[in-house]
Amino acid sequence: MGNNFLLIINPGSTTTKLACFVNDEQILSEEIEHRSEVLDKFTTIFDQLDYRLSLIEEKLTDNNVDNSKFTAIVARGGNMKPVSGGTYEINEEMLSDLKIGVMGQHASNLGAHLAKKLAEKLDIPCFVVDPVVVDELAPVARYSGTPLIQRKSKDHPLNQKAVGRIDAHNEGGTYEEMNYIIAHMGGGISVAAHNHGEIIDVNNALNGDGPFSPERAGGLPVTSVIDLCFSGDYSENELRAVLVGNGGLKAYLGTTDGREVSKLINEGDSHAKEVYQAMAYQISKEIGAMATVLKGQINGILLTGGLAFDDLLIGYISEYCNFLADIRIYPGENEMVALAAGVNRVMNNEEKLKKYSQ
Ligand SMILES: Nc1ncnc2c1ncn2[C@@H]1O[C@H](COP(=O)(O)OP(=O)(O)O)[C@@H](O)[C@H]1O
Ligand SMILES: CCCC(=O)OP(=O)(O)O
Repeated sequence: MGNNFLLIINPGSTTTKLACFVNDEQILSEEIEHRSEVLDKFTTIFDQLDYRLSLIEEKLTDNNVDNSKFTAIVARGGNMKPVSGGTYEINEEMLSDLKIGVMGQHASNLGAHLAKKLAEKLDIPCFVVDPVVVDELAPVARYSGTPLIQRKSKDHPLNQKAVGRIDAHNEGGTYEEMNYIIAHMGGGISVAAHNHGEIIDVNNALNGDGPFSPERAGGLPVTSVIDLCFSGDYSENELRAVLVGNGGLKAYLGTTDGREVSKLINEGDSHAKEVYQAMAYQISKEIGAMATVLKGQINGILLTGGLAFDDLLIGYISEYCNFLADIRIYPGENEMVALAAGVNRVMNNEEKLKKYSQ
């Protein structure tokens, strides 16, 4: 069997990450950071497509990558219709659903489009793995309180499950044997209850649910939101940006960068400290909620994502949560490895490729 030479593309709200793999060996890893002032210039997420594409092509050129060697391109999957976990070939229906944003707008919607544009030039196949809309919610978790609104799963399943697998391995078991609370803390924050390998509840990280994050407001008092909607002071787009893009740390402190906030705190900024503590407090409350979802049967609380690099934030959360279960830290994310692994399983005939169509 020949080698799989894979280009992996992962657009997030604050970064575009790319990597090259030969089979399961990573040979290149690059992270392009997007400052919010730059992304703010684009009216829609989709308007960022050519900008992010040119940055990816530039990085490949800078690293002397011979693109003609790639055998497949793999991207983080976005807000298409809810699906079961697995690897999906990118097709026209998926591209169209992602462009419309049938389940919402998010940088991950660009992944399949970026992959397709590059794959077409090279005449190679392209895929997504475990997109953000993988849905394993328990029936009771779908209730919102009104039949008009159903709770939906939208989070970081790729990294959450990868971290669950790594921790289970470290603990001498399998992911499917464990119950975990996993908090992915990046530009968006999701806190999930993993019950024997299934995400049975999670805050919808993109649609006004759960803790506030570097760029999102999280759950808000809903009647106050209705008041804002009908105040006449804001357009629909302005209000959407209050929730996602310009909420959370960005709204309170003018930055989405956890490192900048930590620096402000270390320089003695008491307002920055209170805001950061408030974010930790909301993350901790969500962890507490997921502890009840798992009825207290918890093999570990796993903290991951870019913000998990920050000892200050980890310290605040640990103070609230360490009475619940052991807390273990997996800083950054394992999404690139998980994306490569998903496609390798399919290419090596260990798993069936899934077709996106509904
Ligand atoms: N060492 C660090 N200390 C504090 N925050 C960090 C650190 N490294 C990254 N971050 C923060 O993590 C967030 C990005 O996390 P990441 O998981 O890469 O998110 P995304 O995929 O949403 O872009 C940003 O707020 C970034 O500033
Ligand atoms: C759609 C939810 C996933 C998410 O919030 O990802 P980022 O943290 O990368 O923005």
